[in-house]
Amino acid sequence: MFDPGQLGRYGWTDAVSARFTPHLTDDLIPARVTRVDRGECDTITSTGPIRARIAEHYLCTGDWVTIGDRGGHPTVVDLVPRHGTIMRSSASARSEAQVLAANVDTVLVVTAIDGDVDLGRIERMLALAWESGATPVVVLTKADAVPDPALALAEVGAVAPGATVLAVSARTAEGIDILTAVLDGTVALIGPSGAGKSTLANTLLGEDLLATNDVRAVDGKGRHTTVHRELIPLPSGGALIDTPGLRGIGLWDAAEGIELAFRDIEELAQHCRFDDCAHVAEPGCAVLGAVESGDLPQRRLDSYRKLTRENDWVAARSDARLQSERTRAVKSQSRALRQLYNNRRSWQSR
Ligand SMILES: Nc1nc2c(ncn2[C@@H]2O[C@H](COP(=O)(O)OP(=O)(O)OP(=O)(O)O)[C@@H](O)[C@H]2O)c(=O)[nH]1
Ligand SMILES: [Zn+2]
Repeated sequence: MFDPGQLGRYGWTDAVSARFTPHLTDDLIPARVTRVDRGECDTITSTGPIRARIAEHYLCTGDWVTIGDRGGHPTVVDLVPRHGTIMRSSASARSEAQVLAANVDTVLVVTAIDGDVDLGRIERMLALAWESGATPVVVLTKADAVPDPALALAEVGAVAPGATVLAVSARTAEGIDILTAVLDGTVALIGPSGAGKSTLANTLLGEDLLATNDVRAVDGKGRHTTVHRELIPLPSGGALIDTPGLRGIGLWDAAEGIELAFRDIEELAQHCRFDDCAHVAEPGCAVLGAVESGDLPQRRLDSYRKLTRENDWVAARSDARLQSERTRAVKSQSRALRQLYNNRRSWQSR
């Protein structure tokens, strides 16, 4: 039996162990990438950190890899297939370099509760989060700054079907225990500037680690160098990923993420008279019917259309390689959702 040792604090689970099995031989050790530089990466192994050469893979923080001795140098040998990948939107850049974080289990969609809560932005971030294959949790921060968070919680809950929505305060610690309880595995935060992401991360980490997210390490020449860590253990278990560019990501090809984020509209669409209904002016359109009856806010339909249009534009320009990076997890989630609709449809037509 492999003893995960220090890896236990960096997201090692039975499921990860199972994914490693086909890649492990006696001369290879399992590791998790904590930071990638050109040609080399920092990893954590069961016995501690190892700096390894990257021979042929395009790696990112969060990747699970095996390391072997190649010509006297620790070298990444295998990349374990990813689950939960957050990617950068870009039409033209090399797609291999677009994965921002790998093997993410929970995406915290962070928004400040004081001031205007931008529902459209939350919907967009939720589509991205669902697309990653991870489980989104919407976190409304600065709960101490409003008299009653219940109103905003209800409003945001209505645009986040299938996701947990919580109000928290880093200042009073309100809601932090509940958030900690729902966190699972490897956690990433996304949200606009000023939303309170760093403050929340430090609260979850239990110390001001992010501001001083640098550790002293001895390099090969015996000198101390500063290492910026991007994967940090959480005291409650699991680990936090904080890589550059992750926090303010834009929309990439997220067709399935949009489906999951707008499952209420997708479900209504099952009842449209025409299978290819565009929900614009078609007779018997259940989506427009729901807007008319007040069940579906016009704003949400507009937001859905806008994201779908934008996504079609991005998708048309992203290449096949990026498509293949899209995780199986999200595909099976949206397949399950479609299956559910189909079942309902057949029950209803009975
Ligand atoms: N009242 C209150 N203020 C908070 C809370 N959390 C964060 N803030 C304040 O909100 C501001 C922004 O917080 P940050 O944590 O820096 O926000 P961020 O999302 O990391 O911002 P960027 O680094 O620009 O992406 C700071 O002035 C914090 O002090 C909270 O729970 N209550
Ligand atoms: Zn329709």
